[in-house]
Formats: sequence, structure tokens, C-alpha cells
Amino acid sequence: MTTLFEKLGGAAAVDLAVDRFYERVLQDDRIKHFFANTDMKKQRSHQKAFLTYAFGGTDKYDGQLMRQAHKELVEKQGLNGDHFDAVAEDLILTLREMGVSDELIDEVAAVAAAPQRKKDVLNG
Ligand code: HEM
Repeated sequence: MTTLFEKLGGAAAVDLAVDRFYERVLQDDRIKHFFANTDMKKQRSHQKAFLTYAFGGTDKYDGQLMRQAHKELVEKQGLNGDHFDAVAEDLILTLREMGVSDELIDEVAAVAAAPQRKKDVLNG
């Protein structure tokens, strides 16, 4: 079975995409404020984590950890579904810009915005 991660080009593709995705997220007025106090290295590792999960490149997804990591953002900064969707949209635009096929983009979108994942991040 070829995973979505492999179809997209594996770790090399994630590394390439992470740079562009990172730029896009930090310029997005809908969500950039969440990263205002996060250092650059952490921000990059965050975008990479997001992408790797979205590409199905890890089996280490831990719902409890996701809840913990975003709990304060939800409670103190009002992180909500619109913000989550904005990040997912930035990911789709990044992949489109990179020339990834619509078919693969649809697959990524389904994984990235999987209901359980969204629920975990938003502490729902
Ligand atoms: C599937 C979706 C997501 C995944 C897999 C994910 C992944 C992670 C992980 C692994 C951490 C803790 C480690 C780290 O800081 O690198 C984290 C923290 C964080 N996440 Fe997410 N995240 C997701 C969605 C979001 C969204 C939608 C936002 C805001 C728009 C967001 C903003 C943050 C911020 C600001 C932190 C704290 C960084 C810090 O320590 O300053 N995340 N996320």
C-alpha cells in the first residue's frame, strides 16, 4: 500500500511544503496572532507537525497530547473551528501552489480536517 505521505513525495516533500506553509500561516491575519509569542523554531516545528499529520506520515498521533498542546489557546485565546479551517485552507493553497494534483489535495484535506483531529485540537 502506498501511503498518502509517499504519494506526495515523503519527507522531502514535507520539508519543501513546510517552508511555504509556514510563510502562508504567518501572513494570514485570521491566525497569525496565535503564533505571536512562539519562537521561530517552534513555529516551524509546528507547521511540520501539522503537515506530517495531514500527510498521514506518522502513526504517533496522540489525541491527548493534541488536547494539552492547544488547551490554553482554546481557553484563553479563543481558538475555534474557523481558525482550524483557516490553517487547513492555507495547507491546501500551499499544495496547489506546489502543483500537487486536485485528487491528492482532496485526500490531504480529508485527513487534515478529520473530525476527531479537529475535536482534539479544539478540546471539544
Ligand atoms: C491537526 C492540526 C494540528 C496539529 C497536528 C498541531 C500540532 C501541534 C503540536 C504537536 C504542538 C506542540 C508542539 C509544538 O509546539 O510544536 C502544537 C502547539 C501549538 N499549536 Fe498546534 N496543531 C494543530 C492545529 C493548530 C491550529 C489550528 C492552531 C492555530 C491556528 C495551532 C496553534 C498552535 C500553537 C500556537 C501552539 C503552541 C506553540 C508554542 O509552544 O508556543 N495549532 N500544535
